[in-house]
Amino acid sequence: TRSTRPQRMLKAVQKNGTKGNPESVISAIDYFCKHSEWAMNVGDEKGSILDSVVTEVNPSTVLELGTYCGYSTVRIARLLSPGTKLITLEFNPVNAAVARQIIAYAGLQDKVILVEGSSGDLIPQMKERFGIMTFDFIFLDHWKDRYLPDIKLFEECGLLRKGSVLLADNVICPGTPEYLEYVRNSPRYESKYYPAHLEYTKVEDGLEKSVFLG
Ligand SMILES: O=c1[nH]cnc2c(O)c(F)c(-c3ccc(F)cc3)c(-c3ccc(F)cc3)c12
Ligand SMILES: [Mg+2]
Repeated sequence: TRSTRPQRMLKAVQKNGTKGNPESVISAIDYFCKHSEWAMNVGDEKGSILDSVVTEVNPSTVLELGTYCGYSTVRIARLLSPGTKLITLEFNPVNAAVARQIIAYAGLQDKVILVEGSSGDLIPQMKERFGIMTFDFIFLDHWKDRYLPDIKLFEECGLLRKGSVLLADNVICPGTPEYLEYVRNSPRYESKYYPAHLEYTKVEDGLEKSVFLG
């Protein structure tokens, strides 16, 4: 059967990237998306904002919802302190298989735990399966209709602590209006919008950073 876009992206990383060099993997994916095929990685512009928030938080416990090809996984993992691991959840097994290879090509496999399944099923299992008390940093980049139910799940499961930072992609395009309304109007969050553009385009998009106040 015909290859998928993530599988073609992996080939481009193996051809144009340097094994063990995360920056070269990030650049190879951005080049592929700009010159070969658009793909829904967070991209370089929003990726730089992601980098700055991760660096500012310097998290010990990290969760990513939506691995896709592992682009943002590599961006985050390359910035983590030694010994810190990030957990990333991916629903699509074909994409998960590509992401594992891209993360390994970057040399970051020891900093990443990739779990296949749906966020709704896996979030309640975080404490028992991975010994997590609370998350310092969460990146939401899976499916717009899951942002609100999943943030409520984090609250119900006691996975947030005073100061936990949630960063959400695509809050303008395709848009997550119910999630935005919730985090911007809830007294339990301090929210801030970072304007940017849809990856590799001139279309308006942005990231919403929300700090849990306890
Ligand atoms: O679903 C997503 N998850 C995570 N990040 C995404 C992302 O960063 C995107 F840019 C898009 C996007 C936006 C505009 C567009 F035209 C195509 C795709 C999507 C997305 C939105 C609707 C779909 F039907 C399929 C994919 C996602
Ligand atoms: Mg996205």
